[in-house]
Amino acid sequence: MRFIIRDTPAQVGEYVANYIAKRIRNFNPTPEKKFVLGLPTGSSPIPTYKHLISLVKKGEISFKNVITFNMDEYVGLPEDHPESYHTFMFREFFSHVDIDPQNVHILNGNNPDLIGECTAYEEAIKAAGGIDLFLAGIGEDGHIAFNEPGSSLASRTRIKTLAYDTILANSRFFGGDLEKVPRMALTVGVATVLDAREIVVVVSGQRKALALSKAIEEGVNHLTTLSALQLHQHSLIVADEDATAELHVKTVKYFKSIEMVQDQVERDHAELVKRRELSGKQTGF
Ligand SMILES: N[C@@H]1[C@@H](O)[C@H](O)[C@@H](COP(=O)(O)O)O[C@@H]1O
Repeated sequence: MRFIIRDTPAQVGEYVANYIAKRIRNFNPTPEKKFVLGLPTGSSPIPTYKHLISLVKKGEISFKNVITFNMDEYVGLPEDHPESYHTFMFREFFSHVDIDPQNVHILNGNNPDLIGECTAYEEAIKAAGGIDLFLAGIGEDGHIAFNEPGSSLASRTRIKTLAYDTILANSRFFGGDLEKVPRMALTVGVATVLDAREIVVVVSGQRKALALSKAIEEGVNHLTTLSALQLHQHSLIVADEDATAELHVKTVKYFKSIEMVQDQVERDHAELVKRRELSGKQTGF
């Protein structure tokens, strides 16, 4: 697991957006071979979306050949409700980039056959060739998508009852009225996320600090489903300083030192490539 720390949520967003942009560019997606991106909602990924939008506007990346799958959606909330994840995604991201709406997938929490909806979602991910990069946020209780504490780490897309803590946390989007927060959601499972070829998680704010420390410093545990990331070969967490409040100083220093060494290695490599190119030019090769 890689862990990167930035001072502010805006810097986290910039780092993650540049990271995703680089992945999409290197993949070089075409209409025949599209890049498959998993996406979250919530306040944490908004700075990432903002920066991605600015990269698209500057012409630095395009979402024309990108397929997306969102992590979750409330059950029973009308699709055009201001707090539905459909509305959120189009308001915060999709309407501002060049993605083909046909390539957007979001679970339908109003399908009369919710189980069928979940099975079809897993099938659609498979048919798209699997997810290349799953971007995620986390809940205060350490959940990933809506995989609340106690979710099976082998879970797949399904109906989930929300934990009281999550209803409480998300009531801020419903005018603070607990009664208005849906009690159920459709969510990709922990195993659905782990199947992605790469996972990137954005974490910001002190209210996520305890969950982050449990996920990074303790063992894999179904009570903090984010900790399942420890089982993935290619995962990255990017957090702001506030979110590191509960981590050991030693942990923070350790991961900062890794980033420092990595930067040094990359600089040395770039220098070497430049010198080789130069000497190739001088010798005519
Ligand atoms: N299902 C979503 C999660 O996918 C998201 O990570 C979490 C955190 O939201 P925020 O970033 O607003 O704290 O909210 C909801 O519970």
